[in-house]
Amino acid sequence: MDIIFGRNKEEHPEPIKAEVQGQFPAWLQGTLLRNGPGMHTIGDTKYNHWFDGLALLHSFTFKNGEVYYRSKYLRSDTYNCNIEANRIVVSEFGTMAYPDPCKNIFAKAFTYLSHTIPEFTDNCLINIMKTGDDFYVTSETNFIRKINPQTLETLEKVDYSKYLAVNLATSHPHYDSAGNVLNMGTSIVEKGRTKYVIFKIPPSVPEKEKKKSCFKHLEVVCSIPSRSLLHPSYYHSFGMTENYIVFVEQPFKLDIVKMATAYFRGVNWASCLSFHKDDKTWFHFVDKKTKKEVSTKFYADALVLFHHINAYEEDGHIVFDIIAYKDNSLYDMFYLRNLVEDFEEKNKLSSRPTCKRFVVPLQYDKDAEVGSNLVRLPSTATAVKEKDGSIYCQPEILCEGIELPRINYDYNGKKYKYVFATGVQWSPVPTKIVKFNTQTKEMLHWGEDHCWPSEPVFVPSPDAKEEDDGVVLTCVVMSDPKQAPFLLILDAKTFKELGRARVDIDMHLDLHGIFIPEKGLKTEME
Ligand SMILES: CC1=C(/C=C/C(C)=C/C=C/C(C)=C/C=O)C(C)(C)CCC1
Ligand SMILES: [Fe+2]
Repeated sequence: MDIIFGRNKEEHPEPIKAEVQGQFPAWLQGTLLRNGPGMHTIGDTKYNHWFDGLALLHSFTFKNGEVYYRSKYLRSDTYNCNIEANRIVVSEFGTMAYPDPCKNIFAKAFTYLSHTIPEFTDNCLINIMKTGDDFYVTSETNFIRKINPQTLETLEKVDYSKYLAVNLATSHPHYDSAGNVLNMGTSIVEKGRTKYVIFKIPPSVPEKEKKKSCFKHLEVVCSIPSRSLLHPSYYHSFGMTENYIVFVEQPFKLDIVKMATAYFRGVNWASCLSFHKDDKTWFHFVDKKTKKEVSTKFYADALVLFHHINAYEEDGHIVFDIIAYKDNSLYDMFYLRNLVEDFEEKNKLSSRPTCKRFVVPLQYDKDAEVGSNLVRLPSTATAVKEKDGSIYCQPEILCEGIELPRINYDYNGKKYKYVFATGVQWSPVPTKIVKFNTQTKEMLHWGEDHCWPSEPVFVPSPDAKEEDDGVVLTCVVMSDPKQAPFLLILDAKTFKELGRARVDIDMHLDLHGIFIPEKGLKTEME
């Protein structure tokens, strides 16, 4: 298994023509850009966790039925410092490192409770974000890096904390119909003021200010104080309906005192996260127009969530779908020591990913009796009025065993049917990709022996009328090293294979990606 998880991958910065089998639709012109960890050993040092690996970007470019592949390591400051020192000198999620004393750009970044937290990493290995015509790679710290989506070269480093009070920001932003980016971050640095900040980045800057960065025009939509000043919630994504931001304050929390002392104690950031199983999960809904939070207190039982799927409004309710767990065992499974031979047998999740639908009544009869269910939609989800006026929500279970969910993003914030996701059972590694109909609960699968597919990306066809008119792209790495990895294209309606493009290289397993239609790519001349 070391082959897939732990072994360093080579970069292939020059385009490699893939061997195409089957038919790629003529309208599919553009680039699938993906991100994930590719290097876990530097000199004699090795990262502990799969999420620590140095970011390796890769892309598949579709042009007139042909497919070209390339890959390149992100030249982050983290990458450069590590490579120069020939050892790990910058801390990541699961590995605390001690910097090179002579050359240290990762010296202390901020102090809290009179202790020091070293500057966070800019190894942005999780996702890709679009602002206007520009593309950035993202992680969960205050840094993002601009990249050239064609050559995969690394460009400027952006520090969110220069523009707003956040030390962490999600790697899963949303986009509204005007092209604004909406994202959330946490401010842990101001003593006594731990808060979550929702912010908006415009796609372009006013004409007279050309060349100035869109980050200078960033706007705070709303700040939500953390329920606990020393234990803000950890979150990997959030939801967005037409009018509201949906934020789940889960009892999987960061411990700020532990973070402030981690460096001296020689422990990693991951050990500063803990699941408080007896706490509640609080829901927050922020009206994007008024920038105010809905004042009713909505809560649910303790859960752990990484990915929101979609959220929408219906008849005075907010409906939102997430993939939830009963505990935080998922992050523990990705320690490289657990991803060894036979890990599928030995390293089982103690809680299966469950697709849950919460239905939250925003408008309800204020005179309703205590104990009554306020949900007026046909769903088994409930929202029960409590004595103190708060509302206790229990979900409808839509299905089990799916992760890395994607939708047709034209339906984000709207009532929708389809989730495209990877199929996972008790192991963290996907063996299938699935199409799930949230209304009929039907599920279609694609899977083959030795195949480990990645997060499926839906691309709508140019004349799409229905939600699933288009294709699904996924990158398949092989657990059998004798077989070459490939890009798979499925008809999104039938889930039947249209074709595959094989690239005979050692490809890395990745995390997330986006499809950039050809018209969205600036030409080299611009
Ligand atoms: C470096 C760093 C962090 C990194 C978190 C990462 C890298 C999370 C990756 C999550 C993924 C890949 C989830 C997939 O579902 C924290 C804990 C935010 C806090 C402090 C510094
Ligand atoms: Fe994610």
